[in-house]
Amino acid sequence: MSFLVIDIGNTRLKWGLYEAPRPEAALIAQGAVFLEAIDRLAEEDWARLPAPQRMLGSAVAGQGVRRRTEEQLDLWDLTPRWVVSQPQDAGVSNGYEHPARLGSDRWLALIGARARVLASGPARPALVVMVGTAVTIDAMDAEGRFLGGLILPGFGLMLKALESGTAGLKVPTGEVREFPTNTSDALMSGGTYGIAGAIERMHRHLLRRCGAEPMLLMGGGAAVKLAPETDLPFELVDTLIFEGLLRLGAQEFPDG
Ligand SMILES: Nc1ncnc2c1ncn2[C@@H]1O[C@H](COP(=O)(O)OP(=O)(O)O)[C@@H](O)[C@H]1O
Ligand SMILES: CC(C)(COP(=O)(O)O)[C@@H](O)C(=O)NCCC(=O)O
Ligand SMILES: [K+]
Repeated sequence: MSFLVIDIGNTRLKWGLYEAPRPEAALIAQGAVFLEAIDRLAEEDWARLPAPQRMLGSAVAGQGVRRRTEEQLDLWDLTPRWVVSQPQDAGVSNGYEHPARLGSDRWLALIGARARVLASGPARPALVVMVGTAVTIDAMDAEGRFLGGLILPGFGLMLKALESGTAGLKVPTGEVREFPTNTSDALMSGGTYGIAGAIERMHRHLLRRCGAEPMLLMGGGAAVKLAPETDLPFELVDTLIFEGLLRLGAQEFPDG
């Protein structure tokens, strides 16, 4: 019973086709498209895929984008299901004041991270960093309680804000430098160290709260840009949200 997972962020739709809704299921195919290209999925990327029987997704990009995705899903005979963040599920409890308002992508990444923590040895806290359109830095204790997290603009949004709000910052992309000596490098370094600094700060908060070294997991389209500038030990995980979807899928579709 093959299982389609979809993660719609504010920049790209990522999808994966797994052989079953099971955490250990093999990946058959995967892809990513910018939101502008969603309307061609059925005739292009998905046209030659074996038909999935089940689907579970996360969509934080708004109703319109979700509807356009559902139109493409009409290609197959399946009922689209979209995750809403819960007060607790799959070994994670949600400390948000209004649990349903936590982005479903963040919730799924936490569920995926929790499984990785437990698979890696004794339970420990986790810091889950997703570097997409926005950057989220979410803290979870050793018992799987989501304590809270930060939201920052991602690289693209930071540069766009500076460009549109000033007269003198319309320049080509630069490099990360410890002591930038031109505008391009100053912008790129400012953004990178801004995010890296927020990660270090949250790591400190979590260490202080839990008294144990957190596992640091990083994912999202722009995580590779950040990786070289992160001094803390981390794991790059591209599939954290998919891993969360596989866990919830296994609960939702117990017989395949
Ligand atoms: N193929 C790509 N081309 C350009 N930028 C990319 C690409 N992939 C990722 N990015 C960068 O990653 C960010 C979006 O990452 P992504 O994980 O797709 O975000 P979201 O989950 O918000 O849709 C963009 O702001 C961009 O900086
Ligand atoms: C924070 C986000 C915008 C991140 O989106 P992304 O960068 O993946 O496109 C998304 O998770 C969201 O819309 N969250 C709802 C608000 C919240 O989590 O508090
Ligand atoms: K994100």
